[in-house]
Amino acid sequence: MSGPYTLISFDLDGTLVDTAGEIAEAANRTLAEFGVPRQDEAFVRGFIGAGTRQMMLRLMAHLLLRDPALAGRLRAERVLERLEVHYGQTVGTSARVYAGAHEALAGLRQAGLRLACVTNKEHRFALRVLQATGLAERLDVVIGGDTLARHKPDPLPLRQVMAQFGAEPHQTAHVGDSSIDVEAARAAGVQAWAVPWGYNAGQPIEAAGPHRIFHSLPEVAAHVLAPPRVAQAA
Ligand SMILES: O=C(O)COP(=O)(O)O
Ligand SMILES: [Mg+2]
Repeated sequence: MSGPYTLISFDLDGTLVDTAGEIAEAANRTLAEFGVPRQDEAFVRGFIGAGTRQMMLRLMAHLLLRDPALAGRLRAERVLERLEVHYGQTVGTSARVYAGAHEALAGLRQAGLRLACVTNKEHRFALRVLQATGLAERLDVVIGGDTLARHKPDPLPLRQVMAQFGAEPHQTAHVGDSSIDVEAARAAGVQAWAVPWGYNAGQPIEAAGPHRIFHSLPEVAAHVLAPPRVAQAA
């Protein structure tokens, strides 16, 4: 049985904050320097999930498949260097907090729960998004994709946060938008909760097999804070 919960971990991109616009903008400013035309945000969005560098490498791989002639221009190392510069300029500038995120986190914190952000975004960029949106102060810890030796879907980041706050797996849930989150949560033995409004490489999140799907973040808080149901005597 799971609960009562003491620790809730949240994914960042596609779960707490819509960051696809500013990630796509950084990718497009980078591509422009290499003479590659702008790509739609919806196309770039499908590559978000394993960190910003991975997003760019996956995007490049698709562009090269489409047009192998680009191989002479798109050198991975140089592209990633330029992405670092451009994302440094766009990160946190147009990120939008999903409806109800502030209220949900505030309610959970007020009830005494520990709150973590476990993201695959590089730590320095994750902090910029969280600070720009005012979410940083609502969280007890932020683990980025480059904070530890391994990142989601490996269970290490979730295990690290659980150890930090003395939470057992049955007292912990991780809320995310992608199969990477579901896999990490299941590998850590915690509740794998999902939201359907994120990225997940364009696939419906149901297919990832989460324990539960929530249709708003306040719904997550309400579920966590609901009084335990007393079993009816027969
Ligand atoms: O930045 C990414 O690619 C993924 O970040 P997330 O783990 O917060 O979804
Ligand atoms: Mg995500």
